[in-house]
Amino acid sequence: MALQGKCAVVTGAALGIGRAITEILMKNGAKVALLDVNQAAGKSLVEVLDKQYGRERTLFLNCDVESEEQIKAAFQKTADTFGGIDILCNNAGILDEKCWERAVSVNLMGVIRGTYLALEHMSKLSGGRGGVIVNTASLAGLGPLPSCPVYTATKHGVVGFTRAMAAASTASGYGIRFNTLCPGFVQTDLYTSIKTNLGQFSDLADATQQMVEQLGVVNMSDVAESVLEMVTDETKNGEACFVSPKERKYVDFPKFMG
Ligand SMILES: NC(=O)C1=CN([C@@H]2O[C@H](COP(=O)(O)OP(=O)(O)OC[C@H]3O[C@@H](n4cnc5c(N)ncnc54)[C@H](O)[C@@H]3O)[C@@H](O)[C@H]2O)C=CC1
Ligand SMILES: CCCCCC(=O)/C=C/C=C\C=C\C=C\[C@@H](O)[C@@H](O)CCCC(=O)O
Repeated sequence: MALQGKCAVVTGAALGIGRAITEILMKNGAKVALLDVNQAAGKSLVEVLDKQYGRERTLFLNCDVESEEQIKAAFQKTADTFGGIDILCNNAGILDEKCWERAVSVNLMGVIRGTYLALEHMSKLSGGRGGVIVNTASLAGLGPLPSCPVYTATKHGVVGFTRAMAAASTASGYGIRFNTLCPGFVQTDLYTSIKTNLGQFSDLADATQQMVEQLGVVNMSDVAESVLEMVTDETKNGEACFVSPKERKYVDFPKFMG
């Protein structure tokens, strides 16, 4: 299997897209450390996965990506348990236009924090064996969602940060590929709670619903398959994969130099 012997870390792994990422990585042979703040959901998922794949393939760690200390400890525990880290999926994210500082802290700062701590384990410049990091942004990382400007900002930040890290890795020789996942609407708890989290932009809830009707809802399996491709295809570095109900395509970003 493509990921036999590989060790992965997935944040926000207990539910939704993170669960789908975890499952497809395990289906393809990887061991997975599931990091999440939802202990009940995380432990319940691990029970299911242990029955399917055996007890030595998973590790659930209660970890808040807003905490440097907790991520650092979780990565170390993963490396100690599985013998290293080859794959990181910075997936944890929230929608909250009311407590927008928390959205920035989780969605953008959490991705940066996880990436930088993973470098200590994965980069060939620090004795690591290289690997791949896939950061979960959104279609809102490629174009604005008027009903959630801060969420949009965090996702644009994730796209830009990830592309810059891909270029830095190539230039400096980290031996790590960096790619971004940009799905449209996906049926998850976050999606279900959109209307309650728009704050001062709640008047735009109907307009957002119209976007859902225009764009449609993406199949979770298509989201997971796009992550698997960005993890396994060694040619993919600095890519942003747009996933809609109709298609999966890599964004052709404008070039401004040369
Ligand atoms: N559902 C959608 O329509 C789309 C979601 N996304 C992104 O996908 C990612 C996953 O979202 P969903 O699966 O939809 O959400 P979800 O709410 O279903 O699952 C998110 C998971 O992350 C965990 N989490 C939240 N804050 C955390 C923190 N501080 N530390 C650790 N874990 C934390 C939650 O406990 C939960 O298990 C997010 O980054 C989201 O922005 C992107 C595009 C579309
Ligand atoms: C409303 C919060 C949703 C939170 C979950 C999530 O991330 C969902 C994102 C789904 C769709 C995002 C669409 C963004 C569209 C913009 O790019 C818009 O400007 C597109 C304009 C149409 C075009 O073809 O350019």
